[in-house]
Amino acid sequence: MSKIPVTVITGFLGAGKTSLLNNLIAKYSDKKFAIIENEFGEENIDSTLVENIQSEDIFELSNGCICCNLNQELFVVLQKLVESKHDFNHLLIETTGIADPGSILASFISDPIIKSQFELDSVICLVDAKNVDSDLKKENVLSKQVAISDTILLNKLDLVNEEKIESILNLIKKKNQHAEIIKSEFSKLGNHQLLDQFSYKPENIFHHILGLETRMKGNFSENNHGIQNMLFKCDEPLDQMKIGMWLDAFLQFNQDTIYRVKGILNLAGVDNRIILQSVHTQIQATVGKAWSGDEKRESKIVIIGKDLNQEIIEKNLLDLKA
Ligand SMILES: Nc1nc2c(ncn2[C@@H]2O[C@H](COP(=O)(O)OP(=O)(O)OP(=O)(O)O)[C@@H](O)[C@H]2O)c(=O)[nH]1
Repeated sequence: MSKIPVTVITGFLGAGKTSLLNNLIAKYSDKKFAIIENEFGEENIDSTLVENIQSEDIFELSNGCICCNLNQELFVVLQKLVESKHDFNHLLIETTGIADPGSILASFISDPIIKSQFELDSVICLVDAKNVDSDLKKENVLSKQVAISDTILLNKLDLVNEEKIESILNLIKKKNQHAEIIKSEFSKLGNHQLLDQFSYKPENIFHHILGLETRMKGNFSENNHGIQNMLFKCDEPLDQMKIGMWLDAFLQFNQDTIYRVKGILNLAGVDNRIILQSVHTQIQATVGKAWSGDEKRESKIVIIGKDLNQEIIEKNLLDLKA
């Protein structure tokens, strides 16, 4: 039996991983994908944002970071995929934005059972051109994501000028001389082929994985990289104007500590879900699926960052009711 190719998608919070996942599904429409989504937070919002694929082909690993405490769960999902004879011919894994992909790759390289069924195709790292320089200063894990990948998508080029692109390219090359760098907007691939290239070269990351194993013997698994997440749920409609004004001010005042906001909103007087996303201070709201008649209309907002004062944030969010 031929092995199933595996593409691992990494990159810091909000860099464009789910957007790439959607673009890959659309571009390679003849493939049968299985998808493993690992989201940081108890509520998996990303799986709602993946389009054009049956929900039974998406496997969620929630409430933890795949590189810290979910490796066992990853193993169980991989076994389930094989034993249930799930109909797929390519596996896509989207890691959390704070995951060090090293330990995931280590499973594919060193575990004899996984190795006999799956073959690493490539490790793709999304880089957010707008925020990468400041994120790199704060988060070591971003350096590791860049260093370990064989393909780097330098994304969000619509938000930066040529000069900044050049300086980021130099920054990336200092961290990884081997990777192919592809420039993109909204994680679009153009004519680039990203699947079945088998561009992943274990020798380039061997050194890195050894370092990671040493660290994992400490309490690496307990700290989620110092980044916290909180979930807010509300079954009363929220007010569009209030939420817009609050979010703007909240992100401006906390731009160094709030990395990511994702939400599915039930707004007063609106028949569709509103998908809310922010990466640092950039906010995007799009219209999602309509709420059906008998469905519980519930807003869910996930906030990811450092030093979250959950009590105060929760209180502020409750004030946004219509
Ligand atoms: N302006 C701009 N926005 C982008 C681009 N790519 C993605 N986005 C937006 O950035 C936000 C985050 O994109 P995602 O694809 O969800 O990023 P992600 O890496 O999956 O995020 P996490 O799973 O939270 O780590 C969304 O609002 C996207 O629409 C881009 O090239 N330009």
